[in-house]
Amino acid sequence: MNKECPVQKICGGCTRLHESYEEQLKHKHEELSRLYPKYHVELTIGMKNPYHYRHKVYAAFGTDRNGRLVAGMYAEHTHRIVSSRSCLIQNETANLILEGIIKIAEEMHLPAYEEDKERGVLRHAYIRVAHATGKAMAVIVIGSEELPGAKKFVSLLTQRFPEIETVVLNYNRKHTSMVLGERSRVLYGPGYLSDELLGMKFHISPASFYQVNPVQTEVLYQTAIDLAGITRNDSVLDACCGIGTISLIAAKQAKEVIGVEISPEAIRDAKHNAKLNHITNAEFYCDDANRFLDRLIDCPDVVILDPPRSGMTQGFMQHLAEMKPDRVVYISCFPKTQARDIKNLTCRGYRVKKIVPVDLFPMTDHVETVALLTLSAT
Ligand SMILES: C[S@@+](CC[C@H](N)C(=O)[O-])C[C@H]1O[C@@H](n2cnc3c(N)ncnc32)[C@H](O)[C@@H]1O
Repeated sequence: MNKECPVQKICGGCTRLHESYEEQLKHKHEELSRLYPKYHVELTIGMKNPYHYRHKVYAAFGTDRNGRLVAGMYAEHTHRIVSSRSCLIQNETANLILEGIIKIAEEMHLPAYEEDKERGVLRHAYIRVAHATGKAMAVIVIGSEELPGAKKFVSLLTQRFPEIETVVLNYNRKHTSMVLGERSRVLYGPGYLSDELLGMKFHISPASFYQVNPVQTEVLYQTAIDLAGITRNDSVLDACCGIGTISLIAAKQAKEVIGVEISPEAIRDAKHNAKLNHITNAEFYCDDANRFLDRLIDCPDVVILDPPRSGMTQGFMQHLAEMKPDRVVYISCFPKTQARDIKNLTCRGYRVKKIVPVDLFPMTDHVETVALLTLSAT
C-alpha cells in the first residue's frame, strides 16, 4: 500500500502514486518496450525505498488569502502555490529547512515578491541536500535589490539548521519562469555544496546540474560505465558532462577523458572536481556539445551522451556516426528524443546492444534510460 499525499491531485507531480511501486516499475518497462519494439528492454532498476529521494527542492513564495507568506510548488498549470511541507518524494531535511525559511521570513516580516507589481522581496527558495553528508545548500532568490536583514536571516537559519553548509543569495528581477537569475552573492560558507558519488567527491555550485536522486544516480552511472566497458586503452568523450561526474568516474579506468558542457558554472565545477579527486587524465571544455565534434582531432573510442530532454541535434548524431566511435552510451531522461537519436545511429550502421531503464523518479511517469550502441556485431 502506498503512502498518501494530501496535495497529490493539486500538485500533479506524482502521477503514479496510485500504483504499487512494482506496478510503476513494470509500467515504465512496458512503455519503453513499446517505444523500442525491435529491441529487448531490461527490467527497470528500482529503489529499495522510493520515498523522499529528491535531494533538490524548489519552492516559490506567495501570499495566501489571509495575507500570510506561503512557499511551495505551483499547482498544476496555475500560479497557485501549494505547500510542499508533506511532499512524499522530497528529502525530509530539505522540507524542514524550507519550513524554517518561511518561519524566519515571517518573523522578519519579509514579503513575497510580486512579479506583476515588481514589489516585495522573496521569490524562490532552493535547497539541495548532500547524499553523503546530509549537509545542505540554501539558495534564496529575491526580486528586490537586496535581502533586508540578510545577516540576521543567515544567522537564524544556520543556528536552527546547523547542517546548512552554505547560503547563497540570488538576484532575479526578470519576468521569467526561470528560478535562478544570473547574479549571486555568497552569504555564508563556500558557495557550493560538497557531495560524494561512487567514492568520488564533487562540489556543486547553485547553477550547475546535478541529478536529484543521488541513490539511483550511483546505479545509473555504474550501469553506464559498465555498459561502456572502458579500459585503460580507451579515450572517452562525455558530451553534456555537467560538473564532470561521469567523466571523472570514467577517467579512473580510461586512458583519457574529454568532457564538454554548455554551462560555464558547471565546467568550472568540473575542473575543480578533477583536482579534488586528483584526476589528471580528464579535460573539460565549455562549448555546445552539438558543435564540439568539429574540434576533435581523433575519434574517441567511447562516447557518452547525457543531454537535456531535447536530446542531441540530428547534425550531431550524423557527425557522430560518421566519426565511428566503437561504443556509444546514451543516457536520457526523455525516452522519445533518445529513441529518435538512437534511430539516427542505427540507420548508419550502429547496433543497439542493451537498453536499461533506471528509476530515478519513483511515483512519477519519468525514468532514466541507458542504451549501449556499438559498431561491432559481437
Ligand atoms: C541531463 S544533464 C547531465 C549532466 C551530467 N552528465 C550529470 O549526470 O550530472 C544535461 C547537461 O547538459 C548540459 N547542456 C544542455 N545543452 C547543452 C549543449 N548544447 N551542449 C553541451 N551541454 C549542454 C546542461 O547544462 C546539463 O548540465
